[in-house]
Amino acid sequence: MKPTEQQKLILDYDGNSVIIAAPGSGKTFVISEKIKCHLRSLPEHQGVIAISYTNKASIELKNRSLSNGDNPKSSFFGTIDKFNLSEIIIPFAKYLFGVPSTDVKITKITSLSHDEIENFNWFNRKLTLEKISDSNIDLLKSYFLKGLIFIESIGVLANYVYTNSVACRNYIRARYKFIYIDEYQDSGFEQHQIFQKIKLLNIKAFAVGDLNQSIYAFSGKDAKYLEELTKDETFKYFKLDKNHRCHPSIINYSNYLLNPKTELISTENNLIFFSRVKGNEQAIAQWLDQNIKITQEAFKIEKRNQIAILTRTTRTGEIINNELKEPHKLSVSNELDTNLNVWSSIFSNLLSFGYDKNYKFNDVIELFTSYDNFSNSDLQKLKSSKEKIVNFFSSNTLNKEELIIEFINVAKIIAPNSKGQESIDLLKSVLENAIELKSYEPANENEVNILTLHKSKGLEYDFVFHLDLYEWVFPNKQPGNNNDFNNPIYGDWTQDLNLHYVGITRARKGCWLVSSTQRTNSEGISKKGNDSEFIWKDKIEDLRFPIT
Ligand SMILES: Nc1ncnc2c1ncn2[C@@H]1O[C@H](COP(=O)(O)OP(=O)(O)OP(=O)(O)O)[C@@H](O)[C@H]1O
Repeated sequence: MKPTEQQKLILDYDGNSVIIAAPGSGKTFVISEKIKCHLRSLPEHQGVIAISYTNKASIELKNRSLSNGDNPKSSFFGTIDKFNLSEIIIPFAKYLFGVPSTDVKITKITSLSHDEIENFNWFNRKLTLEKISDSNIDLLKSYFLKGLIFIESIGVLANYVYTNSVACRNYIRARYKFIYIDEYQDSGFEQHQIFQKIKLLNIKAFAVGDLNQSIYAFSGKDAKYLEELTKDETFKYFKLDKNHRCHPSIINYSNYLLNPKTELISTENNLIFFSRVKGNEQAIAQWLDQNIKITQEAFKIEKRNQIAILTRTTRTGEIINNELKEPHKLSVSNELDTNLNVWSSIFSNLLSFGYDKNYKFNDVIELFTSYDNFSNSDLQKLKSSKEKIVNFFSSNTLNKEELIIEFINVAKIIAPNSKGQESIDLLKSVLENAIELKSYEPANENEVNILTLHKSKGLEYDFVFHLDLYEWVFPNKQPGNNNDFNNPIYGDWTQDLNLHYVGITRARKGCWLVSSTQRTNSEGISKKGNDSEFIWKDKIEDLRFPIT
């Protein structure tokens, strides 16, 4: 692929950069090209820090950055939580706090007893270090010494350790020369702080994101940090605004949604459709059964897994999954994937390796440690485990007991000090849940994907069916004071609009927006379904294909 002029400017610039990238503008392409270039300039003992939003996105970025057979050298590819834990807290907190009495476990503040939770009333995710008292730090320290780190406090703890440990900063300075953070619009306060502090070590810093794709405000993330960087004179500000993915009418529609004054590109066809299906979600499934085939032919879509059905709620995904006759695959998240204990992460990656041919065993291992760290006997054991795991997944019935034993064997070699019963229990629970388990398999070529809008971030499909476009649901709103339906209160209009934008811009060739005359609410009660405000916003219907 030849870089465009805009992409070339970024590739040629060598200083701190902030890159605001529209959907489909090739940001993953640009970051991976830059990383390739940096890796070639570094000696073996140095590397880049490349932080992505999910493990899956990290593996994708790593694979693309090493696609020419490049050596990762001493680089870090992973999520911010993993970076904070493995590069800052675990190796250096013990020098400030003392050595934990037992193996460290990652848990939630909310899992503590009611009385203990009371001690965390001071805690919120936007606390600056300066505002945290010594006694609050002592509280975190006391739990650390008992072997507990709280997910909610990983950012603040990492910030504290980084700021107070000279050894930690020296280590980061000696090992890393570049830091990349992708999806910066979904950064939290602590991530923003650490990024800026690392930059002060003369490590070149690159922040990449899209202000309009910020969709995680509900968990304390905020696009304002990315916006701040665009005004920071120590960063050069680049824009990637040419969308290489979507049909011009999809670009027009999505841009108009955010800004009705947007300049429209000329196009012969509007390939955004809207239908209000008569009936409820069951009727939508029947409607999809009729329209998937027609769409596939009309849009010359070679494989059905290039079609996605995106939902706002997991519940709608499950209903469609139960009702749809066309071959399909529902992807859902599970607790094993989101749990931060090292063994959970190992198990989750081993499941991906077992089901998905794109995952290599080495990738799973190297996410946690380098191969050079293993003795010959451990390498032999890993090799034998790999063969056994491959056999488990190629046999007709999955031998779950044997699989658990083998996964534990691998975890014991990779991370002997992180043993966690919680991870083993979560693995067992996934193995008992057919839908969660199937989520590890990529959709085969014949299966339409069903997933939530949140999960679709960073992905692309030929065609998208976008469901759940109901008033009250999306954008979310609640009746005002005293159950006043005439003065409703929106949950977060902008975040919901961004999520709608993310959904539409996953589509290359066309997108069908769908509502229905009935909908089922969270209590399973059937309600009248009115169209979402987004469907008629600023006369946007003029940019749709004219059907009734
Ligand atoms: N210079 C280019 N020439 C042709 N196609 C390109 C170019 N750059 C990117 N593309 C294509 O555009 C699509 C989007 O690229 P990429 O996945 O890197 O985008 P992105 O900016 O990460 O997207 P998003 O933020 O929406 O997830 C891909 O199919 C990619 O191959």
